[in-house]
Amino acid sequence: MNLLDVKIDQAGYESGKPVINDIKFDLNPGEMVGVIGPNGAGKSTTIKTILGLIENWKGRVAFSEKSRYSYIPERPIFYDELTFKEHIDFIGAVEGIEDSILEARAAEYLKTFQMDGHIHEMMTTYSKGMQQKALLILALITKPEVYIIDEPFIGLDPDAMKILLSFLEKEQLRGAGILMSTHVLDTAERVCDRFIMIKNGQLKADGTLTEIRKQCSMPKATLYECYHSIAGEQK
Ligand SMILES: Nc1ncnc2c1ncn2[C@@H]1O[C@H](COP(=O)(O)OP(=O)(O)OP(=O)(O)O)[C@@H](O)[C@H]1O
Repeated sequence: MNLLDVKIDQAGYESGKPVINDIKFDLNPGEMVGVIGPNGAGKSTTIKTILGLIENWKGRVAFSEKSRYSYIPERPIFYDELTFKEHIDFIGAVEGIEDSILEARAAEYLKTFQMDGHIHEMMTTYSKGMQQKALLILALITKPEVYIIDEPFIGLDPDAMKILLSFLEKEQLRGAGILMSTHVLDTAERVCDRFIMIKNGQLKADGTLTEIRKQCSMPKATLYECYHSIAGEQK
């Protein structure tokens, strides 16, 4: 059973002016799928359509029954008037997580991400990377079946990135699926099981690195080289 089935015929910001067309893919338990493509290609629009944030669209987006998702946006969104601890408690209440479980989960993530000394501070006072870490912790705490992450690596220091990848790997082993858009292709090549390459609002290639290499006729290429071969094409 797929965690998520996506078949977007078209989607855009104004009626009759689609910016993405014919984007089809699925996400299975335990998989990490990377959404890659140049600036303005339609990655965020694809994610927003999946999340139901786009009004003008046609197609079908189906999460499996009972699957819950966490979305981590590219630009952190949070409540200006709440401390990080209050955000954690709020998420725990909304998700109905028992206090002791919430505390145990939070403690592990806070310690590992070295955020335990900052939980009583307002998130508005955090640096960009700290805000990103805080949002990731809030998502991890809920243990969803699906993670949808828009560019997780920008802003994270190398240690935080390593920590995030190891937590995501644990989540995959638990059966969670991860859909992640990123420009950090060397990391994506290392950690993603499959890729969706979007250019000019269309799916230009998809599959494992081996399958993408075949689609580019570059049998030994890196993901970066395949990306350039596809992104550089005129059409
Ligand atoms: N809020 C918006 N209103 C109108 N057009 C938009 C809006 N957001 C994006 N677009 C347009 O939709 C197209 C796809 O943009 P999108 O943000 O999906 O690209 P992206 O692949 O996520 O790019 P990036 O790598 O720069 O984040 C672009 O032409 C962009 O100008």
